[in-house]
Amino acid sequence: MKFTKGHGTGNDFVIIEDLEGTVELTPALVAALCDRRFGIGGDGVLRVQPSADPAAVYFMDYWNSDGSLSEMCGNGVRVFARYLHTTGLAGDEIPLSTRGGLRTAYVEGDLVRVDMAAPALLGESTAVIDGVSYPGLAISMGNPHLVCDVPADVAAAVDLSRAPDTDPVLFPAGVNVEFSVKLGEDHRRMRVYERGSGETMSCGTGATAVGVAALHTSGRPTGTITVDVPGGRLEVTRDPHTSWLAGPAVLTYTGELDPTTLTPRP
Ligand SMILES: N[C@@H](CCC[C@H](N)C(=O)O)C(=O)O
Repeated sequence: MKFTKGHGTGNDFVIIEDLEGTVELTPALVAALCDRRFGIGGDGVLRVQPSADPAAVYFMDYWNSDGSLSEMCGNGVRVFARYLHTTGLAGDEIPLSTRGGLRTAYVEGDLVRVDMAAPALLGESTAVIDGVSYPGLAISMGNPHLVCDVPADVAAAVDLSRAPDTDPVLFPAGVNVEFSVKLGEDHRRMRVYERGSGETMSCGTGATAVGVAALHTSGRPTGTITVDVPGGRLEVTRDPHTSWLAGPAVLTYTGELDPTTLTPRP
């Protein structure tokens, strides 16, 4: 199995090109590939498949590192676009199908910008960690998010080694939880607990949700918010029609492995 490794602000992925549909991807194989000691290591797998939607040539088959599926991955789309562009499979403007619908990525030098579609604001909810309740705003970016505004010392100290408790009625399939710190009117810093992957260095849909929440909370229908994540910086823009995510996307290496040599973690 040939693979490429890439990341967007430290949110890292194993990319597998499977245009003939010959790779048998299972939850167990994805978890083994993503294991940082027993496999390649990654926050998820991006499989390149042909799109069933005629509006796109390629489908981003996204898997979390625990082998679960998600509707969308914002950094994944950016890294996926970088892969298609670098390998000559696509040009600068790349419509892609995802489980969450069509997204278009634009390769602009070192940056990849994505039309993330209009967010859906789902109301207030809470995340609970160690008995402490953090109020937040539920937002769908195709996948579910809960953005909790907290002071800087709380964001630094909060334990994200396991999933925060959240409302199973509002989030029956789980949720990604962002802890957002206001650094300035148009500037936020965040930490994230990703459903299916744990704490990661960045989350593109999460950063977009943080930017959308920041604009919503300050009563602005449009604007641009800089979002700092542990792995770098992203820029989120909301216009009257849609939302945008921009930031670096990098391919780091390629390799080949025999999946039968992968042993599951004891
Ligand atoms: N890292 C991603 C989000 C990946 C999916 C998420 N863990 C989920 O289960 O919804 C991003 O960059 O958006």
